[in-house]
Amino acid sequence: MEVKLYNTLSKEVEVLRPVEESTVKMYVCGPTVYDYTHIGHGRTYVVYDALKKYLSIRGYNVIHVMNITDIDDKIIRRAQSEGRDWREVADEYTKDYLEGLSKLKVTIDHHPRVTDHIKEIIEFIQVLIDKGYAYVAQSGSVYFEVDKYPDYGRLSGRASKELWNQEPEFLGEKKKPYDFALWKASKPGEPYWESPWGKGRPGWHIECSVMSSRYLGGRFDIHGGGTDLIFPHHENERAQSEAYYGGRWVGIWMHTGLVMVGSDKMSKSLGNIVPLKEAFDKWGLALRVWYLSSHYRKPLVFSEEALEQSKRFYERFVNTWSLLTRLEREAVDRHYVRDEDIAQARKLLELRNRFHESLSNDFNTPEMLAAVNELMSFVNRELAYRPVHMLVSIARKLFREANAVLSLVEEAETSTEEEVDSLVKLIVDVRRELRSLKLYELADRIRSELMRQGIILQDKGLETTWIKKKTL
Ligand SMILES: Nc1ncnc2c1ncn2[C@@H]1O[C@H](COP(=O)(O)OP(=O)(O)OP(=O)(O)O)[C@@H](O)[C@H]1O
Ligand SMILES: [Zn+2]
Repeated sequence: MEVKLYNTLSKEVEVLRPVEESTVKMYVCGPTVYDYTHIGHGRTYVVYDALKKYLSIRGYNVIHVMNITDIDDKIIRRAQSEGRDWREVADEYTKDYLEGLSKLKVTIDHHPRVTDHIKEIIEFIQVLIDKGYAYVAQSGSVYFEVDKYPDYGRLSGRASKELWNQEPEFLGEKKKPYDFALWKASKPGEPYWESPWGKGRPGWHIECSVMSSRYLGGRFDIHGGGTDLIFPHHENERAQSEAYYGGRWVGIWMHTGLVMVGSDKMSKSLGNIVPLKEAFDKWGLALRVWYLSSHYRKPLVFSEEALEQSKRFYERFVNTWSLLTRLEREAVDRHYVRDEDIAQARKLLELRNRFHESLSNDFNTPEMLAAVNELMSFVNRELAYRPVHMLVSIARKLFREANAVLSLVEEAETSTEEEVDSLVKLIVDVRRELRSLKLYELADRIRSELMRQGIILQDKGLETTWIKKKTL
């Protein structure tokens, strides 16, 4: 089953063909650290994290790089308005960003920061000047000359030059209104670095071209970010990088749909954000489920109701996981399996196929979640009462794969529960005896006492299963 992903450049779903067969190199545009991480950012971070984790279980070695923009007009403005040093502002929000990632179980291999790569950025710009793609203006700012790169506009589907205008404040010294800054000459009082063109700082787009290629090479496999970045950011990154390397730079351009509040993008500038910290306190890892509950290319409208629903999925997942851990220890019929169980095994394998097919086909996570939901129903409604070893084993493997992508349970969390499980088993066995002796009152008392401890007993005929209900 080949992994296919939609490429914003070709507007088609394409087979992922990494430059190096078994390694996928992925760069995702990270935050400009001038404010708190919000749940919109979180979606973009989680989608690529889950994709990376899926590619890993498919046997790829994935290198996942996400940058930190720690120098930018927005950071400088914020620092000035608060009378603080810009580095202090950047450090504060970098910390918040990293904490957010760790809460959401997003694992990144490398977080390059712009201010650590000024030398490389200057060298890159110099090559663009030498190759005739960039020019130095009177102020000491350096611009990319868009007309020199004939493929400009293809990524964002902007065929007409009228749609290219950006950075109007530099209009006066640019050859064309749509040329964009690679290096910005500093104004008095602004932070700066020395360069061959005078004191200044890098433009936003150039940093991603330089840092992605430094860590992933001059041709890499996946470049991602939210759809808000297609133009101008990614269009510009592509232009300057292809000009530099003289050929195709990125295999697949991926873009995540935005988290919306009503019909507006959730964004710091619109003041409609839900900070990730707050949301995590309320919904925890259910946020991951919510992020993946709609296709990654579609917008995701913020809704408490949808988050509550994701929370129920999350709780069921955690509880089913712990149930499976117990069933694994109690499994029966190790040497002979009945025909009807073989039929069940086939169904489980079909579910596993659905799981992989949906994720391989443009990372269709809602379809994947539907398959996991069916699996959870099977475990709770069937397997719990008759834990046939072969079925438990197959279900467990599929559950592990699902958890590898969803990251909802830490494997280690469950092992400490073994002792409690054996005690509950003892009580359930005694209760079975009581029921067979028709001592129902006593049996019911045991059931309600256990329920108060969060252990729910469910009877089916004389058989009883239980689940430890965690409210998360
Ligand atoms: N509402 C959103 N939904 C999904 N992804 C988002 C959203 N806002 C930003 N992102 C993504 O998060 C990453 C970091 O964003 P960045 O810091 O550039 O946001 P920003 O544009 O400064 O934020 P804001 O729009 O809130 O001012 C980028 O990949 C961006 O595409
Ligand atoms: Zn970027």
